[in-house]
Amino acid sequence: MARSDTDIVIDAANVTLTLSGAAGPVEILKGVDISLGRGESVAILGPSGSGKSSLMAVLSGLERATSGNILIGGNNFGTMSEDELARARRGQIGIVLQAFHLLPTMTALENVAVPLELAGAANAFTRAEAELKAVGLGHRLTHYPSQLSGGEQQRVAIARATAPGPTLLFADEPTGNLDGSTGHEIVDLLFDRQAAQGTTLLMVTHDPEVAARCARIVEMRDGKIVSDKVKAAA
Ligand SMILES: Nc1ncnc2c1ncn2[C@@H]1O[C@H](COP(=O)(O)OP(=O)(O)OP(=O)(O)O)[C@@H](O)[C@H]1O
Repeated sequence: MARSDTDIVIDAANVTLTLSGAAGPVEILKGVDISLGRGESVAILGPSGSGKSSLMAVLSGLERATSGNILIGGNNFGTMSEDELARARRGQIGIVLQAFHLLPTMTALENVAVPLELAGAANAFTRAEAELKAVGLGHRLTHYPSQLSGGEQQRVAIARATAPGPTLLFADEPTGNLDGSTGHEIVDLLFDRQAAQGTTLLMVTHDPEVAARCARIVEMRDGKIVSDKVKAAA
């Protein structure tokens, strides 16, 4: 079935990223085109240094693209200033990274609730508590990050990312700092939250088994997409 425009949540065209390195400018993304549909799960695979994290950073608005268009919910992330990007990201985009990036002086509950409150959400603490329960941490609300295991910290990071009900959930090597079985639980949880919220999930991974659980696999090499395959329905 053809996808209608309203089913597309991110449409990126001819995206480039050039950063200045010690020996001059380094072309990191060399004209990437990608569009993602509502509710899709997409894995990005590729060798180290191929530009996977950089692509995720520009698509999620963490980094400004050097050129190109990135259309998300009526905004062009490709042409916005850093401040505009930060505002546009809020509520619309959830990001989970390899390092959990929790604030050490805040409890699990505060780590989830405070960003919601800053974004102007009503009932931030009630919503944060519900989201922490949904990731299996209802019994750890008042623990600080240093009192939580790595897997528990990543669960808090997932709750923080999903609490605003984002359209897009980005995960960059979300299991990179975890042991095998904890990593599996975290991947299960990402798919669980994606299904519960109808979110589009874009995940960078080195793990072919994790990638195989996504409905679509995108492969990068040397700053470009070299393969983009949707799995046949089972
Ligand atoms: N701030 C920067 N300045 C210059 N070069 C950079 C910068 N950040 C990344 N790069 C380079 O851009 C290229 C792509 O990096 P990126 O982290 O996106 O790759 P990756 O595919 O995610 O790699 P990995 O799997 O190792 O995480 C690499 O060659 C990297 O050295």
